[in-house]
Amino acid sequence: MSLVTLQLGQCGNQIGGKFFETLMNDIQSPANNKICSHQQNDAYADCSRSRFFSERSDGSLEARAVMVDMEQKVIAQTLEIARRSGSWRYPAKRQFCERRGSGNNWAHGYCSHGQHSRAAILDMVRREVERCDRFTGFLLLMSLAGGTGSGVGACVSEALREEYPHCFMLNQVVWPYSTGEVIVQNYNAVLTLSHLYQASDAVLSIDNDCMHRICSRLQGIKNVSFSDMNTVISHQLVSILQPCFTSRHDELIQDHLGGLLQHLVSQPDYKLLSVRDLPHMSEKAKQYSTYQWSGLIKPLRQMLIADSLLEEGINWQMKASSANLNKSLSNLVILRGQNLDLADTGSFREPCLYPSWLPASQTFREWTHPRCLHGHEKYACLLSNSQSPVRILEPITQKAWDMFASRAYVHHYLNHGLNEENFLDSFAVVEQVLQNYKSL
Ligand SMILES: Nc1nc2c(ncn2[C@@H]2O[C@H](COP(=O)(O)OP(=O)(O)OP(=O)(O)O)[C@@H](O)[C@H]2O)c(=O)[nH]1
Repeated sequence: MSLVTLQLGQCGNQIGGKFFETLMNDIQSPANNKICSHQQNDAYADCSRSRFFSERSDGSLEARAVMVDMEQKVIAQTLEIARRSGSWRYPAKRQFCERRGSGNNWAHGYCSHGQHSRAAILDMVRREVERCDRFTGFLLLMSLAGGTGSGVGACVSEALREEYPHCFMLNQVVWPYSTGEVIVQNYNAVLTLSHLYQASDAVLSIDNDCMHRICSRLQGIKNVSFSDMNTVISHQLVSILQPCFTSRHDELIQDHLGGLLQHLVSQPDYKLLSVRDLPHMSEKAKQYSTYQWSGLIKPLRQMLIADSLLEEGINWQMKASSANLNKSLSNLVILRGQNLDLADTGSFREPCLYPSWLPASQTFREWTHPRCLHGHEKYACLLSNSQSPVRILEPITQKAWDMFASRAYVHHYLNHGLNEENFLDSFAVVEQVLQNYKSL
């Protein structure tokens, strides 16, 4: 079953380019261990190819993607990087550009650019959907802080929900640095999230601060660039979305996105997902490293309960019985690599990790594949619907309220057609989300 990806704004396009490059590298890499049979390997590659790429009559592969930005530069660069790879490219006529960006103004993106460009973008999406034999849903990549990814992204998400009411929709959003690059980033984040919460099935949050720390501290990169961070983000996305089995020797899950969302978002009031993965290390260190599954699963669980997105500096004192643990609604562990029979994920099933009102059968799933990923002999990824995003969302909402109380920069938004009522509605939605998660 196929997914159509929408790359929105600078961040969405840059992450999208890296995501498809990582997918293609994975598809083309050899199975790399004796446990994954030729048959399993071929089935994996075929499934991934048809999920993310369409094959042209000359055998070349095109990403099932629509690219949207209000400036041409980043789209042109992303197209060129793909073309130079020689192994895949973006389809022609699936690029929507204007002449001016949204100036980090959500209202400019949502009310002006979004409304003007909506029909043309939907038309490109429809053409891409029609090329899928079995279409299952959308993956949208965007940041929360700018004006295009966030504003146009929110508008397009709503339009997609209207046009495709029954398809699955996952929005991957990038939180801005907490130090703040964009003065109005907190407004933009609150406005976007409130809209996505109604349109999307789930919002997968990626924290730029955390990505930066993974690159600098765990991978030893000195001057961390967006490209380095996007490599980490695409590794996570690929590990979440590449084919796997529900149990160790089953058939590949066909409706992967549907299965993932149905498990993780069983309660419509709780849609915020976060991801943790292990191991992280420099390319050089990979070849000298070997792991036991317990050496990945134990820290991953501790990262979950102690609410850390990094292995470094985890609070090992936090117990599952602690009152202030990071509560989950649901968790999905995806294990990739050899000796899966030795992997024991039972500790994720402990009832105290979840609210007592939730049936135990809804809380935890394990998916696996014996194929190595990203050059690791064993690799574990945890996708959670937990209280984790509250840690980022709460201060952002507070800062946005403080600015709104003095009406700082609000006129920039009103000039593009937003009104104060719209702000208040968004605050109300986000406050409710925070309240729901905090009371788990
Ligand atoms: N991880 C990551 N973050 C990025 C990247 N590019 C921009 N960002 C973040 O995205 C936010 C800014 O959003 P952009 O995507 O650049 O803006 P835009 O959506 O194109 O909107 P306008 O510039 O207003 O047209 C900031 O928080 C940046 O830190 C990227 O390639 N990777």
